[in-house]
Amino acid sequence: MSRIAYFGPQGTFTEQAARRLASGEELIPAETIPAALAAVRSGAAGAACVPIENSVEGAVTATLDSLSEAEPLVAVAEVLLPVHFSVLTRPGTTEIRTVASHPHALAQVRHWVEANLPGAHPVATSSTAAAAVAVAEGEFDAAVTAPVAVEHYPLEVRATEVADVRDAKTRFLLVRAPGELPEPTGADRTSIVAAATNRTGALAELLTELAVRGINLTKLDARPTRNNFGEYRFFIDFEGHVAEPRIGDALAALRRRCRNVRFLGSHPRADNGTTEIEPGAANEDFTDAIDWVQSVRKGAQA
Ligand SMILES: O=C(O)C(=O)C[C@]1(C(=O)O)C=C[C@@H](O)C=C1
Repeated sequence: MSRIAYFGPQGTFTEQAARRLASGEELIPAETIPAALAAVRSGAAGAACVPIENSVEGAVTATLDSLSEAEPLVAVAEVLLPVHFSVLTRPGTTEIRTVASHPHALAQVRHWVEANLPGAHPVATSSTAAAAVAVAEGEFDAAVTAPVAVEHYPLEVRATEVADVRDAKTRFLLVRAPGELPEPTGADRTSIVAAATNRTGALAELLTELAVRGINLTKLDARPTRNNFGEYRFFIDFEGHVAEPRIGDALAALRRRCRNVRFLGSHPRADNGTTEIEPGAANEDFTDAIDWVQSVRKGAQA
């Protein structure tokens, strides 16, 4: 049986996402996002489940950085989970001086903590469940966790449904080594990362290749390359699947403009988004145009 490594330990939001994405595979926790992805690169796991973006805090930068380094991996599926938190303490705790959690979680409950635990000091841990472990071991007083965490650790619930922003969501990816791609569904997302050179208009040129083909962006993030100050990698998500002629045409153009482009996957979207195609940008328009050029070359028509 194949295994899915997930950003753990047990009781993280990512474990819940991995359960949704698994179909009978064994789930194995990894302590960090790079470790979950390394398990796929080394063959210790067939896939990894990692968070990629949160509707309040934005990109999960550890995932972006790990996907752009080392051996290429591709996303084959995604899931969107609603995010609200529970606050857990050791039974009998009377005074809360420290509140621990993943930085993304702390950022999503900042106002709640200020209003309900005045004076409590926020402390970052590697994940929400790692905060629960640390509280159980007496290191901190309270943990901000996924609701399921209380089932795994000897803690008691002090508050539920905690969130500064209602209806917050996090998107998670299931990532594998490059291989067979999921079939296109008509509502897909394609992701790439490109290290554009540091010159006028380089990013604009990449984005223009998508815009002129009527391809809608769903996300754009920049991360430093870490080599030279001021040099960035651009993570670009857009609607469509690499199997579609219009997306293939756009990817070929991106590759022409930028040798340093990495394909990060094409897979069905979890947000039920429909893809609006502008006139002249449908797949048939692309195949029809190629057929026309072929026939012009053969002298069949002008
Ligand atoms: O720590 C966890 O439970 C995670 O799965 C990570 C993570 C994140 O990276 O944003 C996932 C969802 C929440 O937004 C808070 C933390």
